[in-house]
Amino acid sequence: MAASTSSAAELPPDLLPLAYALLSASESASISSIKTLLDQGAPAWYQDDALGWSCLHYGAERRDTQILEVLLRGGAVWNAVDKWGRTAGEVCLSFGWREGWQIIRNEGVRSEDTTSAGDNLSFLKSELRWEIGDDGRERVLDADGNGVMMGWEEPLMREHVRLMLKDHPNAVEGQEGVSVLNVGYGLGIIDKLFQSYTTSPPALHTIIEAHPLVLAQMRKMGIYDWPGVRILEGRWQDFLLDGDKLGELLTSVPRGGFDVIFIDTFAEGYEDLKAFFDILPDILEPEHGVFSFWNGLGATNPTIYAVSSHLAEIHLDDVGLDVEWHDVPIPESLRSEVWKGVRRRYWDLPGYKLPIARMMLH
Ligand SMILES: C[S@@+](CC[C@H](N)C(=O)[O-])C[C@H]1O[C@@H](n2cnc3c(N)ncnc32)[C@H](O)[C@@H]1O
Repeated sequence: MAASTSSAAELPPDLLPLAYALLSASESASISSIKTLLDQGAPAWYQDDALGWSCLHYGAERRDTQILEVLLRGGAVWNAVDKWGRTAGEVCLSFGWREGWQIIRNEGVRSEDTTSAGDNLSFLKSELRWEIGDDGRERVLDADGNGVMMGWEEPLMREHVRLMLKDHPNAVEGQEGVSVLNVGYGLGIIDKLFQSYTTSPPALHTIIEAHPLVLAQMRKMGIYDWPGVRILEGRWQDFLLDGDKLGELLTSVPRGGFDVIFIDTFAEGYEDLKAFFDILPDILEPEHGVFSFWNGLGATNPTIYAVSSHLAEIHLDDVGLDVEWHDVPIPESLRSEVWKGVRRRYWDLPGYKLPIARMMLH
């Protein structure tokens, strides 16, 4: 989701002096000099070679809202990251300058510039390997060595299950049990937690999983034989965006919708998550239904994570769901030890924002 750094190689040589003049003006000159350079066509997206800083990073150090606004209007990139992965938003936060941070975050929300996390169809054809990481936990990696699912997330999955089920009337002891829809099996961490929920296991537990190697693993582990479990082999889009298949699926679900829905896929971006939000009113039981999702997009950077979470809240509101956020701290030991042998760290924040959403009451 972070914009990649843009450097001299991409800039026509005749623009280089203007680019450097804008960086320097953003650091110390007047607003009118900045405006003049922008009017002359200075490229506001440019990042210097030394730090990877853009004019917005330099402007953020000035703690002047007008400078940020002028730069953003002139084409500065809100989510450009420097050599340490920081946006101008983190520069604002480093001074405790919340107003500046909000200007940058709002620009992110306005532009909805949340690029796709990857190509889902090619991931679904790729090799996978299951292994035990240096932290002693199980993990699944894709062909490029990226973590598809990692055991360190177990405490977070546990918290998702606890918060989704704790107030649900059908999850209380002696009741029939909830109907669950989980999208994405991975290591089956959340599915095992649903099954072992203390007061009552799900009455109906539907899992949608698309990767053939994950499905083969599920067969081997006997997941198909769990009581009340139904496994739908394919992409969630195949089952939930096709009116006929959706109608057929819902006929077997009591109360016209699932009591609990969770989604955590891989190599999908914000647009996919939003498409999933759009179908929630058709598949979530309206009175007590609870929805949650793995809130992992943009989690390598605090400003981008805040933008992505805020967008999710706005879009859930658009489809009639209220979201509560639960802040879950992630211990430093979990964040630092688990990444050996993994190509790209997908998590770099001290806390997780856990969403719990319900239909708004009429
Ligand atoms: C991060 S893992 C899920 C981890 C799981 N929450 C757990 O607790 O272990 C993502 C899973 O989603 C599956 N997946 C990816 N794209 C999908 C799609 N479009 N539809 C269904 N499953 C998908 C992947 O094959 C993978 O098994």
